[in-house]
Amino acid sequence: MSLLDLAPVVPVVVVDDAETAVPLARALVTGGLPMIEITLRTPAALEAVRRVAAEVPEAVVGAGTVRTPDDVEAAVEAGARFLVSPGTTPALLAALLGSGVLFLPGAATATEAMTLAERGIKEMKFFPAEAAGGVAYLKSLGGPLPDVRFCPTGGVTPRNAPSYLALPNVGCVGGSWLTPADALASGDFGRIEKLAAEAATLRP
Ligand SMILES: O=C(O)C(=O)C[C@H](O)[C@H](O)COP(=O)(O)O
Repeated sequence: MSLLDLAPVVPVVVVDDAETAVPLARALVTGGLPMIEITLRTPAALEAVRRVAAEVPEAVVGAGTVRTPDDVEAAVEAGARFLVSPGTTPALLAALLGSGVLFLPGAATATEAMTLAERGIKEMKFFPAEAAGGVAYLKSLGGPLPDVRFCPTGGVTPRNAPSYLALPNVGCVGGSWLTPADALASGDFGRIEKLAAEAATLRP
């Protein structure tokens, strides 16, 4: 299975209250986006992963902001089916390779992408997508590295997502716009479902 081909958009979520995780994941799935990346940025994150893994089998739940081997171990133990990192260190890469689950390691330069490709990894997260150079930059990487595919994340919006998705070296994009903090705080899962439904049609 390729993580890049599961859905056009990977919702990147910051969960402050683990109670919201299950209805949130259901809203995303109902809207048409099966993947959910729960960032390990809050104390509630691992419990959120655990609940979605246990209660929403139709979702493909993963952990984001994975930075250390300890993060890898904790996320897999909680039930994460994939792991996403903002960048890649040798220690983190070793842990990801040993994790037994799918992963998208972060890369932002030709050297970083080539270093991962040397290890047989041809699918990665491009972060921070807009700040690092956006669509033009990724298009340029596609010349010398046509066999490497990316999930650009960071500054991706419904407006610029179609330009990324039109590139041959982009499989999907990631973004936090599907789960606005105020919608989560107020329990407005209908709004999240609608945002997911709009995003699900983004692939040209
Ligand atoms: O948490 C991580 O692992 C990251 O690498 C950062 C996230 O991918 C971005 O924060 C999402 O970017 P926005 O859609 O611009 O909010």
